[in-house]
Amino acid sequence: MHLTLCIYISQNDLSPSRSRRCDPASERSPRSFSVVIETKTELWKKLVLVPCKHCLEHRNMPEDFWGGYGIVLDAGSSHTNLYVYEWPAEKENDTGVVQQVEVCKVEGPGISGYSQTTEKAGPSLVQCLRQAEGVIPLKQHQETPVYLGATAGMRLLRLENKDAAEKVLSSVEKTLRSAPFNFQGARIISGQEEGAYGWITINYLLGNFKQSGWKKFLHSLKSVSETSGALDLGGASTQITFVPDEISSESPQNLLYFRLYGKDYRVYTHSFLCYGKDQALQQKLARDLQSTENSSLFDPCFHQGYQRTISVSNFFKNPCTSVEKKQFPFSQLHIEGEGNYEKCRRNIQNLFNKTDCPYSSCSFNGIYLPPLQGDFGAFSAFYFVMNFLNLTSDDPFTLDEVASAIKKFCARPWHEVKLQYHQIKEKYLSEYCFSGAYILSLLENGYEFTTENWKRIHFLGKIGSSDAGWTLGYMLNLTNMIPAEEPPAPPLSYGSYVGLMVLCSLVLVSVILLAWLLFHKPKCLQKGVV
Ligand SMILES: Nc1ccn([C@@H]2O[C@H](COP(=O)(O)OP(=O)(O)OP(=O)(O)O)[C@@H](O)[C@H]2O)c(=O)n1
Ligand SMILES: [Ca+2]
Repeated sequence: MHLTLCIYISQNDLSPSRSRRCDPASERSPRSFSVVIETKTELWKKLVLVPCKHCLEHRNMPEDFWGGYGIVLDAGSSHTNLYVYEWPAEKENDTGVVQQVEVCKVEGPGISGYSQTTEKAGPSLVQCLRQAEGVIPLKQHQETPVYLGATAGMRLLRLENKDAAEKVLSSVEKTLRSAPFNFQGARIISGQEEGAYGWITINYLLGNFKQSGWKKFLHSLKSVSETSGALDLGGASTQITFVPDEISSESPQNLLYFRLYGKDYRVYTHSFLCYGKDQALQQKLARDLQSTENSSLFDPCFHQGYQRTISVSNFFKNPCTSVEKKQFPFSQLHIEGEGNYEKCRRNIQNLFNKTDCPYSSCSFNGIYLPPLQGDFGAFSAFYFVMNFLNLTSDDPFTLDEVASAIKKFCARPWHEVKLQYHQIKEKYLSEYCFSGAYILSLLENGYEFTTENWKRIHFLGKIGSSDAGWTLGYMLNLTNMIPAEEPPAPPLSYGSYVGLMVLCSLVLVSVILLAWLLFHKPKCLQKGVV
């Protein structure tokens, strides 16, 4: 008989954390088996072994053992991801306790890709919802909230075709309502929300919100909040969010105020629609097209030997490129790669208008940006691209090293790149040269990161077991899991209590011994006795 054990390791009785997922292949195992081992040295450390069948039912577990679950679907422009989060019972207000236990990548395009076949948007999510059903205990399905947040792809579709965007949302709502979970809404979130929730996610996971002991004391001496900024790069939009050193009220639409765990945060955020890496490429091609006389175009951002054909008529339907629309005497454009990093950088630079700034300082396109402050976590496509280029090691690369690595990669002929990375989707692979150059342009020219503060950018995919992104922050906010005020300090833990008792006993015994020695001086301590 096939029997696979799921192992759960718990730091204490109430906060188990899943160390291994159920193997669906073995969930049919009919044997029931449950063991609880308490080690003698660490009384509070428990190891629980349950066969996979019971991972779904948890029959032998106390009612409150597993806490809660929540599901968030990130309906991005390029694809949809479903995340399952889990938190231990009664601990949901602690910081860092909610963890991602599952991620499912939905097959096919992002939901905005269903603009012509809107009724198919919802059914595309079914497979991942089934996967979530297998992860969350049956008993808890009904009370598990499920949220869907759509980002820039749907923002663009709403601009282009409002009716189609509404139909897509109705279709996904219908599917989510038919799942056995507690449907809480499917909506297009704003760019500001995307930035803010990304910032909340990474600082929650890094444990930056709630400080205890000496850390709290140290931070109370400093005026600035020790939070990390957040840089998110998607397919259609990009966000920058951080707590600036000093806040000017020049551009109130870029400021957000939060009170979290008893502390006030004044956060700057901006979302650039059309500056996600796919739309940035579209914008670049639309500009290049303006100066093209015939139907072929040499592109320095693609590898030498790479070729691609695009349809010119569909190209300008997109709100990110429609301003560049004009009539062309050809319907297909043939693109041929040149693999020239410097030329590519110059080409991309045109996307960032640095001429007009109505504020004391700007990023680009006349958007206010206060001076950069602190460390930044850069995730989503920032991470995918830098990780592919092997530029995310713990010992950070300098800006020059990063630039020369991308330059080297861009100079490689396409047939060689394709041969080496045959397992990677051609759509991704063909664009890593452009994406690398675009990331440097955005960070260096757009936000004005320099050689000095470049090392403050940390490219990260996950923090612990959770993906960096806006979804966790979104769920924490909507389920009220981040309190405005600091929850009262918990009573002493069992370990600290035992330690304190032992210390008190030792002090008491020492005092008694000392007193006894003082008052009943034993003969050996009396003068004259050797
Ligand atoms: N291994 C991967 C995975 C994704 N991508 C690219 O990364 C971008 C998507 O990043 P993502 O953060 O998933 O964007 P979305 O959420 O889909 O877009 P948005 O946030 O703008 O709605 C796309 O260009 C996709 O082609 C990549 O280059 N390599
Ligand atoms: Ca995204």
